Amino acid sequence: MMMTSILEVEHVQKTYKGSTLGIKDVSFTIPNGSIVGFIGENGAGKSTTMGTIIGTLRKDGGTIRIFGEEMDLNQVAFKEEIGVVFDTMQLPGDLTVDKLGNVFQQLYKRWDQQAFSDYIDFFSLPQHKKIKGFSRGMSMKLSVSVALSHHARLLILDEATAGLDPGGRDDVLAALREFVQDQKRGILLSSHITSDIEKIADSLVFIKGGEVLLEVEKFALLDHYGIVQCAPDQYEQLEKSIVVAYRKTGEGFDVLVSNKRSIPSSMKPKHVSIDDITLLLMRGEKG
Ligand SMILES: Nc1ncnc2c1ncn2[C@@H]1O[C@H](COP(=O)(O)OP(=O)(O)OP(=O)(O)O)[C@@H](O)[C@H]1O
Repeated sequence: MMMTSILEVEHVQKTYKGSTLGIKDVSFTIPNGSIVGFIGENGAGKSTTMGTIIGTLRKDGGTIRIFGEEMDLNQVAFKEEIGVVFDTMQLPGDLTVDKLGNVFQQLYKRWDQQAFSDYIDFFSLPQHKKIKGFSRGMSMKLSVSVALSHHARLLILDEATAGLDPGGRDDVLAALREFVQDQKRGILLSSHITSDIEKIADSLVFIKGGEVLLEVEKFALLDHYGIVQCAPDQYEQLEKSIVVAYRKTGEGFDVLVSNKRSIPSSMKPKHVSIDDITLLLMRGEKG
């Protein structure tokens, strides 16, 4: 059977002990060879979702299929095939990069020392400096190098470009793009830097209050979606099936529509960026 998805998340829920929060209903897919941008405000549920995928958190409900199979955390093979970068990642501080390779060689059956050395060169990281002396951006690049060097098929990156300078962000994005080139791998990337997501993602998943609001291919979002500013009577003329979200303004409504070509000609859609859409989805009401 031809496998078309690297990851399928279906109706996943997680409640933290003693709290009603966490995630309520999260579903989305990472198709082969694609990068999915995960967008949501602080506390929306991105890290919780990622924790249930990599198995650091136990989900309370729903299904997660990785490479077509239901995830079984007891299978070490799954762990080998998932590369992870979290912004609070701890690497052994007393080691230098050249020693770190030996450690990961023991940890990962498919550790690729050559690939790791190439990434260290590519990111211009020092070989002989103790890791605890690395800046935040350098540590991030090192974590990305590790995640890319054990032949994982799925990468989970939580804020992996945070703290990097623009050149460093571009280098990380280039390395990620190359990683999915063979169409057999996939990446889930959360970031508050929407310009990074706009540059690199093939599709986007928007999450708010622990629920997925919208899962959409980037080209469709930029080509077909639009934001229209309309007076209350114009709002009534809109076909409700294309209203994704709306927000009341002083004079009427800002409305995110899924097909800007099917709005009445008296209304002109604004040219939209992912930032505009994110703001309307996060701060507005669901259509
Ligand atoms: N360890 C925890 N115990 C209790 N509640 C938690 C815990 N971790 C997260 N939460 C709650 O779960 C919800 C989702 O949080 P999560 O960390 O997944 O959000 P996020 O989208 O990753 O946010 P950010 O952008 O700030 O990283 C929030 O309401 C948060 O308060």
